[in-house]
Amino acid sequence: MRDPRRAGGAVLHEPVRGGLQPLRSCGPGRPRPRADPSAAVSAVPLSLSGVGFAYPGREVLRDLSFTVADGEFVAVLGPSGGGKSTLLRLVAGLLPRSAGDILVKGEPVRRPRQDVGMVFQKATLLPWRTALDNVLLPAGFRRGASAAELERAQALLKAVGLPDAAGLYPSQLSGGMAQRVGLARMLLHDPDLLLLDEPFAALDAMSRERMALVLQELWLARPRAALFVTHSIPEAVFLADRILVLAGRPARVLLDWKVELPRPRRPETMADPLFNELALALRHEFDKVAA
Ligand SMILES: Nc1ncnc2c1ncn2[C@@H]1O[C@H](COP(=O)(O)OP(=O)(O)OP(=O)(O)O)[C@@H](O)[C@H]1O
Repeated sequence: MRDPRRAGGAVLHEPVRGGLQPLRSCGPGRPRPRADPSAAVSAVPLSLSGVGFAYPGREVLRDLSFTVADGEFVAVLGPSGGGKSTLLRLVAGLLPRSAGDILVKGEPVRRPRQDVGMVFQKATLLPWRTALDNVLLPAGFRRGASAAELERAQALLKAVGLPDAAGLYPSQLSGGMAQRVGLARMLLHDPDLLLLDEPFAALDAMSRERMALVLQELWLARPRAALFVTHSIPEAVFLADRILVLAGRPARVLLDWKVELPRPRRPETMADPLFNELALALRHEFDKVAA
């Protein structure tokens, strides 16, 4: 076996082990040296420093420190029950952290914010509301929405490939269609940080691949910071600029890898030897640290 750090020629960068993972080297939105350090902090969409969390009687996360730069798509892999959803809920302001600091654009996270969009494993659509109204939920449905929000919701339904679904109810949508509505809703207020918690986990393999392409297209239309939880190594490699592996009990960031496959990534990318070599190398490293 070749050195996994060399997988894909220059594609894969050195894995980093053992906890704190400062953001390093390249990527579309990596932090650049700035004269004013406080300006640098406030410009970073997401920054975690020494973050820990415990449910009553169970420490789940310890000492997580990493940043996500503007325009950087970061996937989070980890064993089941390892704390990935907990991490996203902390960043979303849905849970209070037990230790450390979480800053979104330089501000401590205390509650959910309009400039942070989130999508969950289940689409969490309101069954008695139409697809359009579900997209408009953050605006108070159609009644509360401004003309601009209504127009944006309709444009987003088109963008996710549902131009004719505005009047359909969730019971009339397939799982993939429901997740598309969830993505549209996440983008309603054009958030600067996306939090995606296994959004395609409940879909069949083909729908999952299609959704990865839809998500990439939406993200490429305006690259922004994203934290994407998945159990799928190929999905992580396909979508991400960078992959964090969260493992251990309590969980820490044990690997921090960069993926520099060119974009846009296409279905053929998955047949590319570089893609496969990268996924395989990550699998080997994952099995070592997450055993
Ligand atoms: N509300 C809760 N109260 C107590 N323990 C919880 C609660 N929610 C989650 N846990 C526990 O915390 C740990 C981490 O859960 P979490 O859902 O964050 O993991 P995960 O990595 O997202 O798992 P999966 O990949 O299976 O979705 C698990 O052991 C889980 O049982």
